[in-house]
Amino acid sequence: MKTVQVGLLGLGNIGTGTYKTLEMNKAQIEAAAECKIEITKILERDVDRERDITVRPEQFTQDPDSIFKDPEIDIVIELLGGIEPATTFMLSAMENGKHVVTANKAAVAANFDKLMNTARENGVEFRFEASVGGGIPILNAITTVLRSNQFEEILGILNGTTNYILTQMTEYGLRYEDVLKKAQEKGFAEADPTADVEGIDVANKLSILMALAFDTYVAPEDIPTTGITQITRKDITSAAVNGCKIKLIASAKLVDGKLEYSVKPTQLPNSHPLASINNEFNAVFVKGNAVDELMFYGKGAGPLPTGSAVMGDVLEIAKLCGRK
Ligand SMILES: NC(=O)C1=CN([C@@H]2O[C@H](COP(=O)(O)OP(=O)(O)OC[C@H]3O[C@@H](n4cnc5c(N)ncnc54)[C@H](OP(=O)(O)O)[C@@H]3O)[C@@H](O)[C@H]2O)C=CC1
Ligand SMILES: N[C@@H](CC=O)C(=O)O
Repeated sequence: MKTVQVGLLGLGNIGTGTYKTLEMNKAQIEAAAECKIEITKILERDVDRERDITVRPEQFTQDPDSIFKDPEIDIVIELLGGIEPATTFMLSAMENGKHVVTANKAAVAANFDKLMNTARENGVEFRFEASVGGGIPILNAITTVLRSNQFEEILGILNGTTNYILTQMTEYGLRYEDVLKKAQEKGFAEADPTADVEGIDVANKLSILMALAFDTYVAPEDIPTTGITQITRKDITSAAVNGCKIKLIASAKLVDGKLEYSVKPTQLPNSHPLASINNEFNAVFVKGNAVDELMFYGKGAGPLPTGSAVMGDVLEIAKLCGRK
């Protein structure tokens, strides 16, 4: 059986969750991919951090080119976070004939066309399922089995950190600052949580969803965006008195043929399906002109749910590599 070799950029929260997913389910993943899959090189600054996975010292490198220029490596997984150097690294990997998998919504949303075109020009796969909705296979669904639809609306809770914060403030009356700290400890939040709480992370995800579902690229900074930093316990209590919950909602809708979109905290009646989505769970409502209404639900953040999506992309590409 062929061995597909993988280079991993970043062994933080999600890098470790991805590595662990492969360790936990290796036999099953390799049987499905019909090849062996080995993470042979890892770009990471901190090689001594306690990680609860088995990594050999010789797997670590500080030189990204030793991954991009290694003829044995088929797939590069980018899990560094941030727009740069992540984008440059992904482009370099593609230009060196490597397939690329990432969870990095900031980089994908900022450079969508460039990354897609470079992958096409170099005949490599570029997959980013984990960039939207963590473990929820929403991108796969809208680009494969739902592709026969014209999409009319996408509405969702797309950020685990802010949904966790709002849930804990609503259900237990906890303080914003304390809950944000817990979300960071649990590995839900971005390295700089400003992107989460200001709604920027959701705007990145909505930008990716719109590019794929509506074939319309809107830069994240052009999406009207409000985060949750101004939401107080008083706002939450007032909403509760009116039988409502406050949720950070991403919305994209075709109105008279024109795409309208926004990210903002929204009061939803308790009976609304999205009002019952709690903690780090995400949910995406999709309406297509043939399929009608669909709901996708699952963990939108955290090392293993996200690792599941990353490894799913790797598995699909490895299947193709294994056949060559
Ligand atoms: N957290 C989550 O639930 C989810 C995260 N994502 C995305 O996954 C990606 C990774 O996130 P996460 O794992 O939480 O982030 P972390 O900050 O935990 O991990 C990134 C790792 O990469 C290392 N790193 C960064 N830049 C370099 C570099 N130039 N050279 C070598 N090592 C580097 C960091 O080292 P150091 O610590 O020294 O900077 C760190 O160990 C992000 O794009 C994020 O948006 C997607 C879905 C869910
Ligand atoms: N920080 C993000 C991680 C997943 O995309 C979130 O909280 O949803």
